[in-house]
Amino acid sequence: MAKKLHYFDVNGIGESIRYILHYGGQKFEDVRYQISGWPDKKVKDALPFGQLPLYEEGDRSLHQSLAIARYVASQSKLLPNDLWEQAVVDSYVMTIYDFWFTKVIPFVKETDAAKKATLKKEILDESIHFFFSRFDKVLKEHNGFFIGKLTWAEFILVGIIEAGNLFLDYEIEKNYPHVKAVVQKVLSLPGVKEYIAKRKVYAL
Ligand SMILES: N[C@@H](CCC(=O)N[C@@H](CS)C(=O)NCC(=O)O)C(=O)O
Repeated sequence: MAKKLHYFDVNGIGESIRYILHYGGQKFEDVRYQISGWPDKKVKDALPFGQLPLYEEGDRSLHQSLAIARYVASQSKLLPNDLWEQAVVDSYVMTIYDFWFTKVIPFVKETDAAKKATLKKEILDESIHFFFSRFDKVLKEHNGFFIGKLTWAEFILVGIIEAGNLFLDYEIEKNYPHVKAVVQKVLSLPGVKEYIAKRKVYAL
């Protein structure tokens, strides 16, 4: 069945989905939209909730990045079989998104320069440490992975770190050795590594 991932031509919350698809060797059409000039009213109005990413498989479509990532992860064998383990992985993924949507995105969206600087300072001085010291501890205690083996949670972590670093002009993982190791691990996985070697460096 034909697979298509629709997202902007940036890393954002779409790149980890691309990584998961490439890791699993899944053939898909990587449909990209330019941010400059967005909203393209015709495209936006056709989206179920006006936002990207959107995933299509045959004549079915799915929105919400985590629902998409989890689904394609199951096809890339990155979803544990055990239901408890699935829930634990979900809990880490949702926590990674808490960092993204409650800390990074308000900073990205802020248009007042002084307020934006304050938000950035809070992220660099407090939020990164709050979230990433905890991620680092969990990874350390579980053999370098959230639950002791590679799952889609590591992909989501790396996607958010990369996108966050681009927005913040920072290296979120620098003080967290186990997080840093996960970044290196995921980026050098088969499928992911080859994709990265070919992709362009995004400005965002
Ligand atoms: N909760 C949604 C959020 C989707 C979202 O925020 N999409 C952004 C790009 S990262 C978007 O489509 N922005 C353009 C718009 O809202 O018009 C998800 O995880 O998929």
